[in-house]
Amino acid sequence: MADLPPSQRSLLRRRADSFGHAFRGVASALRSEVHLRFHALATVVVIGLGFYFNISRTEWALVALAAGTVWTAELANTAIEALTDLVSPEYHPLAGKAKDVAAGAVLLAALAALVVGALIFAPRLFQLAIENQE
Ligand SMILES: Nc1ncnc2c1ncn2[C@@H]1O[C@H](COP(=O)(O)OP(=O)(O)OP(=O)(O)O)[C@@H](O)[C@H]1O
Repeated sequence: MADLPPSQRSLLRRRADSFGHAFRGVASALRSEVHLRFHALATVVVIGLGFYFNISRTEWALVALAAGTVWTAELANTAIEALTDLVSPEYHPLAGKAKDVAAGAVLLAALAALVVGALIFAPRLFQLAIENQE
């Protein structure tokens, strides 16, 4: 990095800082939000199931999209909750609306992920249960 021109060096530095802030945001949300820790656990379980059932590349892509969408919605919800509490610690209908809509985004993402998970894993788990019974 030392032989880079100053303008490019500061650009790289800013990019590295941005990644640092983003990771700090995820870590801080993980510490404060129980829901997010549940998503982390669910993500680990789903990845384990994916390897166990040797799912296809397309199925991995769907699982990654579904899990990523839930994480994104949950992190955005956490950010909106924090900002709402800062701007409107007192009761206000708009503050309530902001929080309800953000929570709605999480709900829809989680439902979509549930559908993806059920379509990919339910038939395999069902088959496994039948085989274990025989
Ligand atoms: N300042 C406020 N003004 C009006 N309504 C609010 C306000 N704060 C919270 N609410 C209402 O209470 C609900 C719950 O808010 P809260 O901040 O407790 O979030 P939460 O759903 O418990 O989220 P989490 O469990 O993820 O922290 C909101 O969805 C909203 O309907």
